[in-house]
Amino acid sequence: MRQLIEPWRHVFKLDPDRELGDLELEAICLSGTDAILVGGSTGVTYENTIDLLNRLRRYELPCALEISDLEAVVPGFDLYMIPMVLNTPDTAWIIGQHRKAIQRYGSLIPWELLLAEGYIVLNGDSSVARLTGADHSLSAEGAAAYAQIADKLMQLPVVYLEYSGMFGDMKTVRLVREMVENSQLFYGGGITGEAQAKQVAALCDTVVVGNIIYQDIQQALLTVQAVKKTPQMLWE
Ligand SMILES: CC(C)=CCC/C(C)=C/CC/C(C)=C/CC/C(C)=C/CC/C(C)=C/CC/C(C)=C/CC/C(C)=C/COP(=O)(O)OP(=O)(O)O
Ligand SMILES: O=P(O)(O)OC[C@@H](O)CO
Ligand SMILES: [Mg+2]
Repeated sequence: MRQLIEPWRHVFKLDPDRELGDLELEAICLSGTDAILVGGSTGVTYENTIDLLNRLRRYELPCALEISDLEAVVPGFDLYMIPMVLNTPDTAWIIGQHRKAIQRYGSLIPWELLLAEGYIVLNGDSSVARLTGADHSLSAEGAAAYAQIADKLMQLPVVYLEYSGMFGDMKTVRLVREMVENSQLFYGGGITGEAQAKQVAALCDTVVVGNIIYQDIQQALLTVQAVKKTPQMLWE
């Protein structure tokens, strides 16, 4: 499954708990983005997730489900991304929910379709920070240390810098970039247009765009080419 995500430079994250019209969904799916990630931290249910998947299947894009709730695990996605929040003191969000899921689904789990994400949650005002009690007031060095735990000790396929709702601190992103060697570095949070998309694209492997889809779809669409046309800086 690492091969599936490797070429992803730009991804739109769609929240099943938010409304998107058919025309807007079509524009998103035909925008040239590399994949759709379905997820949200609150209000995600089996019903709204399966409904969104059915609508997405009219298009040929890869669709991944980022699991945030045990009750909303829907079959039929190309890939299941499993967040593990590294900077929370609450083990429920690192491995606890995961243990419950494995006990519940047992032999039904298509392990070859699962990818773990080492999440580092950095916006204290986001629902995900409130939900998980994440220690968001990290220095750049603190965030980079968590990134090294994910990349070097745990050898997770994905390190996810999560600033949901706020544009991140590029000094922190740059330091994390310098430390991550093997994991694919995802960034999500507060991208509202081309300029921000380009800054992140220069530093990270995969740029995730979420909320702006629901606020200003034209700006959201512009982020696709902004990312695609920006080469990544090379790191020694
Ligand atoms: C037959 C079949 C397909 C069976 C399925 C098998 C399967 C895939 C089983 C699951 C196995 C497994 C290990 C599951 C994990 C279960 C689980 C609930 C884990 C917890 C994940 C977690 C840490 C959740 C916390 C929240 C979080 C990190 C969510 C990620 C998404 C996110 C950050 C969204 C951002 O939220 P957003 O909506 O942008 O926030 P705002 O509201 O502020 O905008
Ligand atoms: O919604 P935004 O702020 O774009 O963040 C994207 C995504 O990373 C949230 O998990
Ligand atoms: Mg959101």
